[in-house]
Formats: sequence, structure tokens, C-alpha cells
Amino acid sequence: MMMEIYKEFSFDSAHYLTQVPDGHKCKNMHGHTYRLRVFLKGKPDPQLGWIMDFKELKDIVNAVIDQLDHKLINDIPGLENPTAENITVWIWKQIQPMLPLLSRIELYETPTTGVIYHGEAVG
Ligand SMILES: Nc1nc2c(c(=O)[nH]1)N=C([C@H](O)[C@H](O)COP(=O)(O)OP(=O)(O)OP(=O)(O)O)CN2
Ligand SMILES: [Zn+2]
Repeated sequence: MMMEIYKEFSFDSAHYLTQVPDGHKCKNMHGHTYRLRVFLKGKPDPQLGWIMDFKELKDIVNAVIDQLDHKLINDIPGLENPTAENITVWIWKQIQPMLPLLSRIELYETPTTGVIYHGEAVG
């Protein structure tokens, strides 16, 4: 029985976009309360009755989010142009090696804007 589980996180960060034209509002430093949903896909273990312990998932993702929370994201190597798209791929690359069942992440930059990413197909 295949299922998806998810856990939601949030972090508060500052950023500015480096590649937008002069005059674009996002060239100015500003902040967001980002919301992140991390999805895992798999079959529940018959004994434990779960795909993965939410607590274990929380600890893995929080260790990565701690690098972003209350930071200027532009200062982080690889995130010099921190669009929602680039932050999403960065988070995926950080957590995927520890989460083999990772199926999708969703990053919401505002209540009305976000990115959904399924990773790159292997091969
Ligand atoms: N494709 C993308 N477009 C934009 C990004 C992005 O990361 N990817 N980022 C920004 C800004 O950083 C910021 O998110 C502003 O976005 P916007 O939706 O304009 O935010 P508002 O809060 O002003 O939106 P309202 O719906 O008007 O309140 C811009 N674009
Ligand atoms: Zn922004």
C-alpha cells in the first residue's frame, strides 16, 4: 500500500534578488516567512505502521532549515540569487541524501506564491 506522508516547516529569512532589473521591488532586501512541506512516498512498515517517524523527519529537515532561519539567504554559498526556485533546489539537495523516500517538496514564499519540485529524474 503506497502512501505519501508530509511534514510542514517554516522559517523566517531575509533576501534580495540579484538578477532582476533596477527598480524591481525584489532588488531591495526584504523578508519572508517561508513555509516548506516535505513529502515522502512509500509503503508503511507492517510492524511499525508508518513510512517514517515524523520526529526523525523533523530532525533531519530542521538541521537544514537552521542554516536559513533568521539569516540573509544571499550569504549562503549556492544561494547568491535566492529565488524561491533556487532555494527549493538547494533544500532538496541538502535533504535528499538523508531521505531516500523523498518524493516532493513545496516551498511557499508568500501565502499566494510557491514552488513544487519533484527532483530530477535519475539517468
Ligand atoms: N518566479 C519567481 N518570481 C518571483 C520570486 C521568485 O522567487 N520566483 N520572488 C519574488 C520576490 O522575492 C517576492 O516573493 C515578491 O513576490 P510577490 O508575489 O510579488 O509578493 P507580494 O507579497 O508583493 O505579492 P502580493 O500578492 O502582491 O501581495 C518576486 N517574483
Ligand atoms: Zn522575496
